Amino acid sequence: MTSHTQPSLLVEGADVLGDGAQDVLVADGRIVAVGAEASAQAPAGTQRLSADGLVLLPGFVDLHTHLREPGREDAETVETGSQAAAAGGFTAVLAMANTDPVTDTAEVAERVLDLGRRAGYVDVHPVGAVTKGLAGEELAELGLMARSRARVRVFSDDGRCVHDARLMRRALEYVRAFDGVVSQHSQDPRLADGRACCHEGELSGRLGLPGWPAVAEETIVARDVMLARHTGSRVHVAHVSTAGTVEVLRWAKAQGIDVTAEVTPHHLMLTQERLVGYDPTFKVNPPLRPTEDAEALRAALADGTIDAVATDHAPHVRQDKEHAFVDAAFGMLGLETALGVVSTLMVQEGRMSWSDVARVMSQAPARIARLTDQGHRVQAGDPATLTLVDPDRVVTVDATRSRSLSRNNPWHGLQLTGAVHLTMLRGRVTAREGLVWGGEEQ
Ligand SMILES: NC(=O)N[C@@H](CC(=O)O)C(=O)O
Ligand SMILES: [Zn+2]
Ligand SMILES: [Zn+2]
Repeated sequence: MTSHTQPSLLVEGADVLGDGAQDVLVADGRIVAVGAEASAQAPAGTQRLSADGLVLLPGFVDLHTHLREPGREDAETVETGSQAAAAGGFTAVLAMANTDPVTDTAEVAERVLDLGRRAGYVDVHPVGAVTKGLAGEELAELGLMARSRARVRVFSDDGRCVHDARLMRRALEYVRAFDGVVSQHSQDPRLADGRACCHEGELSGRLGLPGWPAVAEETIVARDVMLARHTGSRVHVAHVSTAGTVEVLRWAKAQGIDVTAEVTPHHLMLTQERLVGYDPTFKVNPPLRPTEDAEALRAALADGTIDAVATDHAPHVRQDKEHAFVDAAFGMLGLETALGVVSTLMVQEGRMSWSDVARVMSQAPARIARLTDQGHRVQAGDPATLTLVDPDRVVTVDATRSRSLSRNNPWHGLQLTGAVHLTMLRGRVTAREGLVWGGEEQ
């Protein structure tokens, strides 16, 4: 088999990046033409896909996915997580390093890369740990991971904060040599109760649960932007959750500091009131915050202070979630619902356009992770790595139909407007209305 067996495909009348209906011709895994030339250049035998009323975007890139393999294949595997990603319109995911073993060597990084290729639904880019074993004591083999086949550019101890300022400084200095970035789980462990499990405030007092104060996040972000300025390196703030963090980011960006940030769909849409029933499905780190924080996050995403949406898809098996609230595992699913949440909350409500969605779900995360091979513009010459969205389709989320192996889905029963219609990775359809297809490329 050669790679030339794929027939050409003409996507007809899609609203490209929300800028108006165009035809798009795809052949040999690439976009060949966009606009009037597309149908003119279509060879005999070209397949046609009517995309009337659909929006065509560059494939989504998730900067923050937990795939759980190696180590917790009962919660998720690279294959099942990749399927969920493709169904959600993603064509690339950054797989977090808090696996067992931890991705702190070139060998583990290459193993995750290869598992992703074998599954063939999305490009799986391993994130490298900042410190060995996520222990926060000694830097991991950052250079070896960067130079490995996995070409690691994003480093994170996610799940834990690199709280030692000296180590964080060294990590930032180190990754600059290969244009890497440190993605920080910003949370000063010294400013929170060891059993913290929700936002510290009036509600946590009423619920009798130990909480994290917003300032535990904000002081680390403030410190890290100053370290980024000092070292001239790039720092990325994972899952921003407070209005105060937004203020710090706005200031740092105005100073020209090389900082980027992501927000999760759940911190945009859900608030701490969900905890009133003590349902561990809503237990997540960082915690769901008050409404004023969620509103500040929405405004910051719309005005560019926050660069990207990232899911922090964090699957957990039932046995790890079904505990008293304080004992349950942190994290929630997010890959399959991210587009629906962003569409419902940001596009339907007039806060963002579809080209803004392309920016926050594809172009910005690709730039932050230095994934330069995908184009992300929907232009002739780019790889045909694309997502077709039906902006009007109303979906009621059904957790039982997820591709994920886990069921810790906070979106179950929610009605979302806007759904992924089709996902394409280098010309190959990987998902179509809930059905997914993998397969290694030839
Ligand atoms: N988000 C979570 O609540 N949990 C994540 C870790 C993390 O992102 O901090 C996990 O790995 O389960
Ligand atoms: Zn985290
Ligand atoms: Zn995470």
